[in-house]
Amino acid sequence: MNNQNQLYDIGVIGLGVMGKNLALNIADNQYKVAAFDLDAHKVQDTVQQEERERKQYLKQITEPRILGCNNLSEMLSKLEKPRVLLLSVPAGAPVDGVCKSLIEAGIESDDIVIDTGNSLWTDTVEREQRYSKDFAFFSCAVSGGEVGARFGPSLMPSGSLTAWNRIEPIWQAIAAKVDAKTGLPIERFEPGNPVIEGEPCTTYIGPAGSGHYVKMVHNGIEYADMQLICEAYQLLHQGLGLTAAEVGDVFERWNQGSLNSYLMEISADVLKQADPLTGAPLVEMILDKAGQKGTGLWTAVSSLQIGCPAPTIAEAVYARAVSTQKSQRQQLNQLLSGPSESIKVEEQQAFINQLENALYCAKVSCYAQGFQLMAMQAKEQGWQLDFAEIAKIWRAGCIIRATFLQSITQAYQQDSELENLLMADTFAKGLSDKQHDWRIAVSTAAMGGIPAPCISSALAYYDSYRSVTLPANLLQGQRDYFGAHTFERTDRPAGEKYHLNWSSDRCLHKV
Ligand SMILES: NC(=O)C1=CN([C@@H]2O[C@H](COP(=O)(O)OP(=O)(O)OC[C@H]3O[C@@H](n4cnc5c(N)ncnc54)[C@H](OP(=O)(O)O)[C@@H]3O)[C@@H](O)[C@H]2O)C=CC1
Ligand SMILES: O=C(CO)[C@H](O)[C@H](O)COP(=O)(O)O
Repeated sequence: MNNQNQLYDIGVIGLGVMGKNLALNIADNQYKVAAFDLDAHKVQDTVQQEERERKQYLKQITEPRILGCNNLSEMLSKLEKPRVLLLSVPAGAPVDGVCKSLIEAGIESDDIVIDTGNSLWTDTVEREQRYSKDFAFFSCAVSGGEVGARFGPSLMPSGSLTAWNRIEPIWQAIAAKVDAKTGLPIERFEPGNPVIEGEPCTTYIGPAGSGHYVKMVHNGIEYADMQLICEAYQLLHQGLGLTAAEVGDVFERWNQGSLNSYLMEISADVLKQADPLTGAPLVEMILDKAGQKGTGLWTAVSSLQIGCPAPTIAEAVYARAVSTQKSQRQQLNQLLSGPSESIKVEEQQAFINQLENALYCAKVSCYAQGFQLMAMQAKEQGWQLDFAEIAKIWRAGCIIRATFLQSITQAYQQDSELENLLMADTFAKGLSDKQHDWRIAVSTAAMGGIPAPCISSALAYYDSYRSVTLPANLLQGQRDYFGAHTFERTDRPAGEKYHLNWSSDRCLHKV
């Protein structure tokens, strides 16, 4: 029988895809959960799922581990003080809506409210200030989707250290785990039997906003990584004429090597799935218009704002945008010509191998962009981000988990001040060895008229950073010509500005 006076360890507000699964994960780790959603059906559904799983997998436990609450006042009355509340509601206004309702319901100043949604990092910074008199606003970005939330996500907490110390044991328990020796995920997808061994994929990221910034960049990398795989699919399918299932086989093989990742694994699975309605490959029945909720866009905007190149992430956002303009693409298909025949390759298998190397290089390039962006923002904000730890907590649980995150971890362990991942020996050598294949992939795509914006922009990033001289000298000349914007000279100290009187005597002046 349920004990009416029992106090619960944590309240979960918002029982959608993520909230419900986080609640079940927390309950599996021996913490008692009080749960609430505006939609009473979702509360009921969560409580019923806990009951089903408990009866099936945990016969010795008779008491419900999740209490469904009818409102926030009831939830507050059922929680151990100081209270810990986890929000899993859509980013933006709903977060403030719940905070306001919690204040009305009587939340206290030493209670902790943790926003686990994909909030904009600057909103998080503001919220910590705004609610400081009412409660401790903490944030913890989560990655891993539905399954990750249920059986072990990657967690990126940031904000007050006092709050972190209070919740750390729960976070370590529910996070995904990695084998410390191999760096590989330890996975078990069994209700009632969570993974308790291994290194937890959570670490304190830094002051308010930093965790959401890191998650935002994680998602930017996710966008780029997904688009890279999609470009490889189009090259193999439309270019080489492989069927969807054959491309799935190629991806399965790639997933055994240096491209091993969750995204590669699920892409192979998607490509091999038949449509239950028609029997055709499902992927060919899915409309080619990509959705987005904003985190990739925020990453691209942030990179532009702070002047840190992340072209592959930006291209991935544009690729989603152009995909949505289907009718314009259909019209232009009738107007614009391209190559008369698609990809021409001497030997199919050789091209598949070259494309594998190209994808590896492009992937390293886009991770380099993401890590460089975090480093520049950290400098601007005065955050001490530990990139070895960030790479470590992305090795399992999150959507971009991949074996090569172990190499990124090691690169930052060897040099925590690494300015750019491309400077790490392992990546510099790998890319130098494979860059020729990357160029073949890009030129083959261009000659075949198949768009490969991310594979190409990643190569442009690589080539830009290995260029001692860029044509910015001419650009400075242009700026000085039309706007007297001045330029520095190669033979004079840095910072000395010059202007040429382009429209009159063409004399040079030191400004
Ligand atoms: N889905 C994913 O893979 C991931 C999502 N996220 C982020 O996690 C957050 C939650 O995502 P997700 O679970 O997918 O979203 P869902 O829309 O599935 O769930 C959100 C839930 O919050 C409820 N809700 C909204 N406002 C309130 C409120 N004021 N009080 C109580 N409940 C409320 C909604 O109820 P109702 O439907 O009735 O409005 C809904 O049940 C988002 O910020 C998302 O970006 C992060 C990582 C991965
Ligand atoms: O945060 C996530 C994974 O890490 C979410 O799945 C996110 O919603 C994905 O972004 P989008 O919907 O824009 O593709």
